[in-house]
Amino acid sequence: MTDRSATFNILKLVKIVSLSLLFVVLVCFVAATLRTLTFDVNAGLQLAHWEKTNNIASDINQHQRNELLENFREAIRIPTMSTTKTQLNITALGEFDSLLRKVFPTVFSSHLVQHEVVANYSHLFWVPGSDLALVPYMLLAHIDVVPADENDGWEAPPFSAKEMDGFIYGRGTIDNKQSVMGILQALEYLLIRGYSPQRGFFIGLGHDEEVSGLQGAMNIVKVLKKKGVQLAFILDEGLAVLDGVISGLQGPAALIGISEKGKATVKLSVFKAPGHSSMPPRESSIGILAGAVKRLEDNPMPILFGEGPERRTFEHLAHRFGLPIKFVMSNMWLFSPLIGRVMERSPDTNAFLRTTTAVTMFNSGVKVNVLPSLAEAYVNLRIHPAQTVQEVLEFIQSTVGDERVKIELVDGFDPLPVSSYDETSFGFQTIKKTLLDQFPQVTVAPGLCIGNTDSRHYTDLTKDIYRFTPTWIRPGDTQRFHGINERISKENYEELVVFYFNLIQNCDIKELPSPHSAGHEL
Ligand SMILES: CCCCCCCC/C=C\CCCCCCCC(=O)N[C@@H](CC(N)=O)C(=O)O
Ligand SMILES: [Zn+2]
Ligand SMILES: [Zn+2]
Repeated sequence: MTDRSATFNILKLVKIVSLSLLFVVLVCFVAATLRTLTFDVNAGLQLAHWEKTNNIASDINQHQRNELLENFREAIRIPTMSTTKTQLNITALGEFDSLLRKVFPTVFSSHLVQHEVVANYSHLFWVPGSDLALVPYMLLAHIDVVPADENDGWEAPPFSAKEMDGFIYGRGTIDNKQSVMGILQALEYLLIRGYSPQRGFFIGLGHDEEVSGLQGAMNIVKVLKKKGVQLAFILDEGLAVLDGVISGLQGPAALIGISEKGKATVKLSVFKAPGHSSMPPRESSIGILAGAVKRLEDNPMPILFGEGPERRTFEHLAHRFGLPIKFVMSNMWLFSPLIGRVMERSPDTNAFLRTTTAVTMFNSGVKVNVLPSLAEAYVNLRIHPAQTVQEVLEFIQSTVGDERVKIELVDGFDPLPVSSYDETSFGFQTIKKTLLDQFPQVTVAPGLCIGNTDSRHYTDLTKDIYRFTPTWIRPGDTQRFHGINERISKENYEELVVFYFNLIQNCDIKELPSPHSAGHEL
């Protein structure tokens, strides 16, 4: 995928809009009799004066700047790779535990913080608040990373944390050690500066998120459930600040994930009697399976753009586009099929439109002169919020359309519920306020998280789960997630520390200001 394909190609959209003009004008006349067309669907969500909560300033001196960066680089150098559910680098996980205790001595010794190791390598912190009437919240991040091979084309070894041109390179720099270290570094500085929270909060650091969080996140949830904990909201990894990624948009957009896609892993298999390769049948098990896989790739799942939370993203961003895009985005009920056609052309925007189908494993054969008995393929599908695992399975069944191909669901779950994001949503608005104080140039919008996170295990503890880190993603950066040359700028890592430092303090507010009183825009 090129930088160019990673951007939402606005020129193509303009071209299509022009070509469709006659059609659109006609449709508009008819439709306007039934629905209202608008020029600016979401020109301003206003909230009133925010009670002052940031009593401790987030200034960082040169010594701290060096210190926080060195702590982060040490974290990147530890290869905490998860390869499969049973292949974790437990030596590295042990080292990571020691690192946390070494670089965050105040967090581990403060009488304000309770700490517990869960499932050997995950961490749960509890910082009780002074006001017991305030419902606690929780910050999540994960310690493990996906594997990385230097020979894939890394410009710096993936566990070197090498600094180049103001960036730290390494596996985990944006997924997700920036949050692990950023959250604890912020807490360390808050405690050193005498902070004690009014609203209690938990911090959960999973050690096996990249292989589904069955040990870490699931056991942390068990511990919390035993204690009868309910949470005001959760903030986990997920979406980011997109700068220049959505072309045509004026300024950067911070997308806060209010839901995440579901997942299904489906195994396709074909069995045929083995035999001598000198007398092959007309169709082999491999050939039959390859045909099935090809049909799946040739027939993607339907475009569902506009039927899930991604619709809200564009409605929130509409006022930051120029005409005619602003008009198109403000009237999604009319234009979503058109936008969908444009967005499906690039893999990263396609992911927001539909259930995606990825063939990730294909195995068969043991010897060149033996007809293989078994051919197997694994298909990994990420389910759009308007579909279910069951519907996806039925679609696969009918697309494959060959009874010789056995179709089995290996594992799967439906898309996650949509969290609140209106003017009364405590979690969403507090995250938004913290972001806008720090990055006033950013437009904040709800979004759909296209990958899965540990937070999906926490749905019994809260109805409001947000997936976001203030990591700046610029054109070309989306491929760095699980790819080569994963990196973060030194400045951005420092911004993350400041963000969590301020967020924790902002959460001390008892309740949101009334949305109807005048003043400060959120
Ligand atoms: C409006 C469209 C613009 C397109 C821009 C794309 C923005 C991409 C920004 C962030 C990338 C998303 C990364 C999400 C976190 C994924 C976490 C993850 O890797 N999870 C694994 C493991 C698991 N828990 O299942 C996964 O396989 O999903
Ligand atoms: Zn992650
Ligand atoms: Zn990941």
